[in-house]
Amino acid sequence: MNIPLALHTEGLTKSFRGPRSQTVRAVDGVDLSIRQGEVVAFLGPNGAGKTTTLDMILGLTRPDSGTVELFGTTPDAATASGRIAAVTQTGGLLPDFTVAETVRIVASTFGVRDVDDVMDRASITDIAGRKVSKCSGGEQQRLKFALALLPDPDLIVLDEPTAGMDVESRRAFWATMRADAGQGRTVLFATHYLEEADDFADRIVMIAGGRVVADGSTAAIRAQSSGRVVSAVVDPARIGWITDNAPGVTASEVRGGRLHLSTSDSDAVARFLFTATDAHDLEIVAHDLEDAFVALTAPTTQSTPETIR
Ligand SMILES: Nc1ncnc2c1ncn2[C@@H]1O[C@H](COP(=O)(O)OP(=O)(O)OP(=O)(O)O)[C@@H](O)[C@H]1O
Repeated sequence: MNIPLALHTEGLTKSFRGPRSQTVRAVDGVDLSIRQGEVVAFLGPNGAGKTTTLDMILGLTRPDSGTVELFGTTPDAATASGRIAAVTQTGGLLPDFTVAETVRIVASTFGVRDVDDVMDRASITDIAGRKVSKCSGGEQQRLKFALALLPDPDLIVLDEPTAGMDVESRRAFWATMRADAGQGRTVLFATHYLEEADDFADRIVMIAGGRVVADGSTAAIRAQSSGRVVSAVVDPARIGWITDNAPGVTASEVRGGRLHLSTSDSDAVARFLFTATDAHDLEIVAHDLEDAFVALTAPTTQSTPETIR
């Protein structure tokens, strides 16, 4: 694949001093490469290290070790040239300005004159005259999103962009993002909502305990992490023989008149059922993403990430 990289990190590491003076390793050797045009969800539970990683990518925090390259340059240079913009979790808005004033002020620093389109795309036209201090958390997130769109960045980084939004706003937000990403913008967003990652991203990078624990398409992660279940209608008298002889079966169950076989190699099990038995009405299903998320982000001694392609 010859699409150039938007982002490349190597060995990113960052520790903090915890409340009892202990060292908290927030990010522990994160390697990440994102190609231009990819929409990537950075998914992990609370405290996984998402914000700390994104802050280093944006140049807001310096790593203890490791490197960040954005479009072949440094985070500071990429930000200064407007190639990267972000919606972060905290700070950045002045409470006494209105929404429209805020957009205009920031627009002027980028030499942008027409702010109506951006305000429309971020769905803040209706609240243009409202003071920032009177905006809800979700409205402030939409305003930050508008500000991030102003430089027309090649990469947009969103740290839990829909935090504080109601369902309707959340839907509107992702509709806007989808439209934008469809025009070739690279998007990296942090979330702990599985549905957001599943619905919106091309690729999911799962992080837990400061490490990347899985990296691949949503479907691949679902399949790889928790295997698949092959089920079929079989001769009841042959169930014992089938479960003993089917290759790579980790669990079996008879339910609803069907034999269900859990396996990490569903092709081999399906082949066996069709060639060595009289099984029919065969179905293969992946465990759902929730299972994968729990399995992959549970505390573990695993030291290398699952690379899933
Ligand atoms: N400034 C800091 N000082 C001390 N510890 C910190 C600091 N920032 C982050 N941490 C710790 O580093 C770890 C990772 O935090 P981080 O905010 O990166 O996680 P996160 O995945 O973004 O979590 P959330 O989903 O809750 O926002 C946590 O244990 C957190 O308490």
